[in-house]
Amino acid sequence: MNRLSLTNLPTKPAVEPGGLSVGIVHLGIGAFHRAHQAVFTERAAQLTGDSRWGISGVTQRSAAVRDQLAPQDGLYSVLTRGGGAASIEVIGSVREVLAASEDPAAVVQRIADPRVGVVTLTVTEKGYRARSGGGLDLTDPEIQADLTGRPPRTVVGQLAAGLARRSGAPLTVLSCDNLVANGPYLARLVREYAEAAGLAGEQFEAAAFPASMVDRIVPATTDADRDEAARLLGVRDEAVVVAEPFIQWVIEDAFAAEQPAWDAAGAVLTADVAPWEQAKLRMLNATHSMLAYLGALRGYETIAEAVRDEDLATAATELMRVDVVPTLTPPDGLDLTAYGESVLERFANPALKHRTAQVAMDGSVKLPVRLLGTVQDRLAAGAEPYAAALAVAAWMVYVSRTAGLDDPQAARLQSAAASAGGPAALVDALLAVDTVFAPNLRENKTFRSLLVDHVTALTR
Ligand SMILES: NC(=O)c1ccc[n+]([C@@H]2O[C@H](COP(=O)([O-])OP(=O)(O)OC[C@H]3O[C@@H](n4cnc5c(N)ncnc54)[C@H](O)[C@@H]3O)[C@@H](O)[C@H]2O)c1
Ligand SMILES: O=P(O)(O)OC[C@@H](O)[C@@H](O)[C@H](O)[C@H](O)CO
Repeated sequence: MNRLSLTNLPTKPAVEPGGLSVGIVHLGIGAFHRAHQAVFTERAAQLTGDSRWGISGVTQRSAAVRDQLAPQDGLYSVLTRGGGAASIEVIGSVREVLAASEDPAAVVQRIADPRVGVVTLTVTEKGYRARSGGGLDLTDPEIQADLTGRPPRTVVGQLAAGLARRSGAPLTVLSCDNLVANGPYLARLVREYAEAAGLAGEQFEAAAFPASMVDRIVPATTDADRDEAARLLGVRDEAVVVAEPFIQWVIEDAFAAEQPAWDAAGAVLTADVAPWEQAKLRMLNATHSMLAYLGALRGYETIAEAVRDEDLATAATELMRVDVVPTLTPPDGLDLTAYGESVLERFANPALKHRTAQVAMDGSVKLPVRLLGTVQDRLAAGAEPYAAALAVAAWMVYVSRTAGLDDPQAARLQSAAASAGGPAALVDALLAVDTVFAPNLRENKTFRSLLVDHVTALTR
């Protein structure tokens, strides 16, 4: 079967790929970017006819996505799976793919290109190389290596080096990762890196780092997904991504200069992203993680299977209703009860096959973002965060039972867990991990006692 390319196009993208110039650099061109920001960008170009916002995608570690997209002239498809028949759309906005591991200097050069107005990022929580609680981890070996002056391999190093070499219009740097206040969080990292590297200049002062909340469930693509895309397209697409129908993007309206008309494409521009972001991270992402850990412990392969287990659905509902909702100030127009119900309905989409193991990975950096803020707020209010503690306890048991744990701190976590005999010892060993738990949580007796009760029940 032929491979998708400009000469083997079963359906035309909404934009003319050859007519687009590169105006966006995307760091971390994984599955999510291709099903989210690239789709908004495509729709914005279609609606406005503005051809300045083609995307230069950067693969950070493995060059696999570059190898999938390059023979396809950057074209790929989004396979949308909802309740009815799947639909498929070819996207033409990605105009080049750079592999940072092979040519790091090219990435810096692209960021410095005066025609580039926006850098977007989806590099996972660990890709920021931050200390727990925020700020650059200057002990990180890759950060240290970048600071010696090599062409930078870290995302923060790439941004600082690119900013230092820019002239012309100021740059907007837009994090699209699931982090608390992702814009200011990244701005601080870049500032601290620039200080450590002795980089300065007006481009640093003028750059903007708006916060954003992103939402669309995009599981890792499987071979079965590629086969289905081939059946639907009549050509082979090695870079297809699978997504649910739901798509949402809320962006702080604080750009440094011009930006694509993402608002025309359905993105919400607002002065304050925080209420949207907090609701999403604490409700959707927290219950996602809870279902991943509890689901994996019960042997479920996918989130859809886990949420169909009545006990787990009840636990997720209780987490949102009892622990999370009292900590939130909802954005105007968002009914939190209805939102919680819609989240569980989305998780139950059987066509998505989002693996519990995928959502469970990197727990040490996800827990503080998704669950521990809720725990802190509930304890401060004098309440017992029973359901949130259950999610944390499930992570602890998962850590202790999972061979080959996929986590940036796997070695430390698993050696702590291995030395623990019994539930209380496991809780104490993992609570002591100071890169995950803040001192007040490590010392909180109520939290510890809830964790011991839950771990005891989960390991019975
Ligand atoms: N997939 C989703 O449903 C979804 C939804 C909302 C937000 N997100 C955000 O997008 C991120 C990426 O998700 P995805 O589905 O594209 O995952 P993915 O595995 O397909 O891609 C991850 C990307 O991050 C890069 N990366 C990973 N570790 C890195 C590191 N240590 N340093 C630099 N770069 C690194 C990889 O090179 C890759 O480009 C998530 O972590 C999350 O913050 C994802
Ligand atoms: O992508 P991760 O690994 O950071 O988190 C897994 C999921 O919880 C997450 O991707 C959700 O699917 C997403 O946040 C929905 O918008």
